Amino acid sequence: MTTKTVPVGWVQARSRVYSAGLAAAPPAVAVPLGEADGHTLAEPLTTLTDLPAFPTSSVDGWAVRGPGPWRVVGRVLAGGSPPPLDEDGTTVEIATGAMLPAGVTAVLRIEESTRTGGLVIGTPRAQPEWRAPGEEARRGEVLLPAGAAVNPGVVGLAASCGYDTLSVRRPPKAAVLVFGDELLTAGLPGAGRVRDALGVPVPAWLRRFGAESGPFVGPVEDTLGAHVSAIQKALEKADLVCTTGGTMRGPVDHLHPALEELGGEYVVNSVAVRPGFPMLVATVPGPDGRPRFLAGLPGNPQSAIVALVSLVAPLLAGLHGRPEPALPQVTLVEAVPGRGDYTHLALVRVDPVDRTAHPVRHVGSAMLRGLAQADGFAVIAPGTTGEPGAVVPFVPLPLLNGERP
Ligand SMILES: Nc1nc2c(c(=O)[nH]1)N[C@H]1C(S)=C(S)[C@@H](COP(=O)(O)OP(=O)(O)OC[C@H]3O[C@@H](n4cnc5c(N)ncnc54)[C@H](O)[C@@H]3O)O[C@H]1N2
Ligand code: MOO
Repeated sequence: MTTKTVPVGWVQARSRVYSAGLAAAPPAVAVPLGEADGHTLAEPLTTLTDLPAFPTSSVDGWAVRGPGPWRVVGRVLAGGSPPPLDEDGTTVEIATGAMLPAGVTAVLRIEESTRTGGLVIGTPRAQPEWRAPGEEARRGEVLLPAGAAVNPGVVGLAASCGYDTLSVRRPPKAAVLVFGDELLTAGLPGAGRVRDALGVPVPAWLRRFGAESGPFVGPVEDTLGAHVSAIQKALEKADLVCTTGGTMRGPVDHLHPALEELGGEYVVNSVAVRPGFPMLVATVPGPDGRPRFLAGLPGNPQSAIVALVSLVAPLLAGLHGRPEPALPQVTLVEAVPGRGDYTHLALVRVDPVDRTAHPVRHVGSAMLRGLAQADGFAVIAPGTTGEPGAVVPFVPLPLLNGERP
């Protein structure tokens, strides 16, 4: 494997890892609708029937034929398949969602009708009070493209179209390894030891990006042998192994030598971005020939999260078989410094109404205070400074509405 470490441009690095992920996306499988949430459509979603499949009343009332008054001859409830209404001057009581009998000329709302004995009078509204077959979609119409993420809305649509199973790609499986003998997993930091601030959150962030991830493993002992066997074991079950720390070439930074020993190939080996430039993505051959991925997240905690949003998010989009993530834009309200030839990812809070970006404080690469209060990162392009009023790309943290403190 090459060990050349010329940093790749941030934009180029993202599209390179996305393409590598897409090329290695797992094959399509059919899964029951109840298991499809979080998967990705492997084929376009086309409706298997007209929607609705038959004419349905949109109100509770009277399905009438011809001019009134109408003689009541029956009742149709939702779920039934009614006989035709053959005679003018007749009506059947009808429920919302019930199939309209053939021959019906209007539906009269119950609250706009008067029934006296077996006769109904009233004036139906001018616009039809039923849903025509194919009004929402025609049989065979493409409703969503291949590559669309399956969410609960999509599952509901697929059910209404008549699907029992969907052809999907499963979510990528991820594993997390934490490196660093200096890390404590409980208690107060001190005497040279710091708390591991990545092992718990990184799997949680990965799940936010749609990957399946179990709890982290580690801290893995700072020896080359321990690194190689931990990576090998993690790769047995994962499409992607994220490691934290050891991306540089310090005395106990074993990631690069471990990759070499495992026959890894760099997709990206360091990125021209601050913070987080030693981030990397490599492929490692999998047992079935489909490549597995390793993402090396730098040890500085904020830098690790920058690597997640910069490289792991597009890699996972590729592995899902989804489109390359497009970045929204924000407007800077304050000056944000550039980082020379490097892209600067600057932590900001974003006003949800006017999309203005407000820099937060405590943003050193070893700090998490700023990150915990931010929505994501404003992107300051190489060779530029973020001037107030500038519209720049924004890399969101995968937060749900209302989650930002
Ligand atoms: N000679 C140079 N040294 C460093 C450079 C450089 O250019 N030349 N770059 C610095 C930058 S930038 C980064 S980022 C780090 C990346 O280092 P590693 O990925 O090798 O990470 P470590 O050395 O293992 O740790 C760095 C730092 O982060 C702390 N750490 C590690 N893991 C965790 C964790 N899970 N939770 C909390 N904190 C963690 C670790 O204690 C160190 O303080 O390299 C710089 N050095
Ligand atoms: O680039 Mo390093 O990530 O500043 O800490």
